[in-house]
Amino acid sequence: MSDIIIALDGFSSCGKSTTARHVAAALHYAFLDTGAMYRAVALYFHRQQVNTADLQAVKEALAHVEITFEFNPSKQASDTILNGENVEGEIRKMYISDLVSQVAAIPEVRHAMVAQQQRMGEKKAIVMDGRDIGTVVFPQAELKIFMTAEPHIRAQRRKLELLQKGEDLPLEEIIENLRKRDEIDSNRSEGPLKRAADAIDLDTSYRTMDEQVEFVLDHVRRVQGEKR
Ligand SMILES: Nc1ncnc2c1ncn2[C@@H]1O[C@H](COP(=O)(O)OP(=O)(O)OP(=O)(O)O)[C@@H](O)[C@H]1O
Ligand SMILES: Nc1ccn([C@@H]2O[C@H](COP(=O)(O)O)[C@@H](O)[C@H]2O)c(=O)n1
Repeated sequence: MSDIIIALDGFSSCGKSTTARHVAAALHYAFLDTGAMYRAVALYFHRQQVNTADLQAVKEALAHVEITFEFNPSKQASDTILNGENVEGEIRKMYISDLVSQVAAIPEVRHAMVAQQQRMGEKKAIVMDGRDIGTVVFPQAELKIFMTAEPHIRAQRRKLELLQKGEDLPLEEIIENLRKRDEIDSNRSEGPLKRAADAIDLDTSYRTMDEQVEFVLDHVRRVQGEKR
């Protein structure tokens, strides 16, 4: 079977990362959660109090950001490492979710992250999830899926996830965070969240995780069959 690039894009909290992780495991492919990279940059900028309106300060800060991933056997998933520190727990907290889209809208930040993502995917055999994978990072990806889910379902799922991690937040706050991020992500000038014209739609609202993983795997088999 030939190796391909699988791009999963879509709105916040519709199941991209979890689906991508399972698809990658089933295919023995690499998995890259590009949102984790923007979250790590947002954490660094927050800690260093980088003035995001100052282009020079942004460039200097980016030069000090090194993002890597480390497999965590207990979770069977990779943790995000920022300059040698495991920040996986920290970047998932709500205060980072509240900051990340403003940071991710800065063109210099996007250029740096996209270049790293393209390097990580150059050998193919990778599942990458984000907002601009099928449009900017890998417009030549063999399979592009655009994921959606109804807003209240996305918010309920995220609430449950945060609760399991010890953050008990009002549903309204989560709904507002998802709405705001989607709005900023969809309207930025560089690499906006957009469905690629050749993407396949996947609404996860009333699907189980297994069903959405199988949906993607069915399309992988189809694409690989067509390449033979
Ligand atoms: N079909 C489903 N049924 C129930 N829960 C789901 C389903 N799909 C995803 N989830 C859960 O919804 C939450 C959000 O999923 P996930 O983090 O994969 O979304 P995402 O699109 O990557 O979000 P973000 O863009 O904010 O990182 C997770 O807790 C995940 O386990
Ligand atoms: N390709 C991407 C991926 C993410 N972002 C930005 O990061 C935020 C967090 O991403 P999650 O997937 O962890 O929710 C997201 O809201 C975007 O602002 C991006 O711009 N491009």
